[in-house]
Amino acid sequence: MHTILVVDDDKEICKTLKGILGDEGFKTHIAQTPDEAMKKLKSENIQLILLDVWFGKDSWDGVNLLEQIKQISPLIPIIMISGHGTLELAVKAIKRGAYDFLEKPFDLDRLLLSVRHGLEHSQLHIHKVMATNEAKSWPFPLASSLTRLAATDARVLILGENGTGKTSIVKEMVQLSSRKDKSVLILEAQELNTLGNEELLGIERDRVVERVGLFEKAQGGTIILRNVDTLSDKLQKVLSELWDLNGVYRVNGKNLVPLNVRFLATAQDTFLSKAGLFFKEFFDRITLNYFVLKVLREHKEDIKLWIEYLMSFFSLRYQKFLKPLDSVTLRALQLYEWPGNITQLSNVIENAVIVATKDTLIAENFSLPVMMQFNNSMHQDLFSLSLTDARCMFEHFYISYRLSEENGNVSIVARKIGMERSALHRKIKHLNEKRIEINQKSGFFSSTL
Ligand SMILES: Nc1ncnc2c1ncn2[C@@H]1O[C@H](COP(=O)(O)OP(=O)(O)OP(=O)(O)O)[C@@H](O)[C@H]1O
Repeated sequence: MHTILVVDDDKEICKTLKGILGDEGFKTHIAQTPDEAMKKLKSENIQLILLDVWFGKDSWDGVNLLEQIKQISPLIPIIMISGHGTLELAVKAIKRGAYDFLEKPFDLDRLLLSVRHGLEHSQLHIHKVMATNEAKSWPFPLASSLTRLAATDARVLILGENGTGKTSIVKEMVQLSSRKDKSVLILEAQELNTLGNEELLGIERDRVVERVGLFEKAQGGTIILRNVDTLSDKLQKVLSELWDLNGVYRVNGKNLVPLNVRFLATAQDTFLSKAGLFFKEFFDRITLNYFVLKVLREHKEDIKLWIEYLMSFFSLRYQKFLKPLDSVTLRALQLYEWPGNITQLSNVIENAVIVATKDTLIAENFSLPVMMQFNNSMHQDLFSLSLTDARCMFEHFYISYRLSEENGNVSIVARKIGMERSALHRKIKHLNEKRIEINQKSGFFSSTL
């Protein structure tokens, strides 16, 4: 059920719209003041807003509110409601990003059409921005070899350390295959190990199928086997046989049931060096086409892309409008080793977005180890500079860090670091000028204080 917010200071209009939309199966909330509207936006999962252009008095009108809403929820379609003589305002609103406008008195069909189109539009838009986020598939183009393999029915094994995105890649491969609209079963090896033949292969009694097996349930589609390096000997044998036969014999079954299922799998990167520990037929078949994912610390250039992507992903999820990271914080995150790979990066960014109280993510929004690591890297970079420049950059970093701890409040920082407020202002001005100079000279990174 879609949820709509009606924002109008006229109680009667709100009631009428709530009634009409309710009859059409929409859940409707009402707000009669800007404050109420903003609160509802934060507390409810609003998917579309109907907003009166001539809303409120004094400095507030619908266009002001539209701008506020667009700041925190840029993707929610807003349909402006314009009364007599407010058409000009409605046009202004469209220019500022309103989706549509409706004139009072309402034409019922036109109202419902606009609402439905608005909702469809937002779905499309969200889909485009988030790609297949909800399914957690890969947000970037796949390597060409993987794209080529994706389109075939070949078994493919994706190897990598924990959290490198193996499952996301495999899901993306499904999306690129002709089976994308068919069933996809994601099976965890350790869970498979606990299942008996009846559950895996199905069972017949007197030629009647009593139970369909797990593998058969994916008929026509894809099975993703996660962590095949933990499959038991029994399962390795079951799978090898299934791949040989291209089908299964149900328990008590006399006839082979042909299986049209594509298998994709993931495993730790150490799997390849452990061939001797696995059933040969299984190992050879599963490693026929494999691809090893790099750990994040070995392709640091991708960290920026991931951060940008994850920030927009979580900003959408938590409905926060955040500015891009400043270069110091970004650099700190790029210098970190990310032992937990994308899983860790994703957790750190999600947490930072959740705790952010302003529109900018600052150092203190990130978990401490990341920033501690930054200190060490900072030292290394400083050694490439002259003593004067290094001192200057250290002061720059130090003040930038202290300011970020105090949300940019110069007076508090001055008190805490034992300086006069005006002296600190002068210092910041000086450091900002020096920073540009040093930056040009040595390519040293930093951002304006
Ligand atoms: N497209 C995406 N959008 C948002 N987050 C993502 C996306 N892809 C991956 N992640 C994050 O990265 C994590 C790791 O991805 P994934 O599960 O694909 O890696 P894995 O290598 O299979 O992990 P594991 O070691 O647990 O098997 C996910 O749990 C998720 O938090």
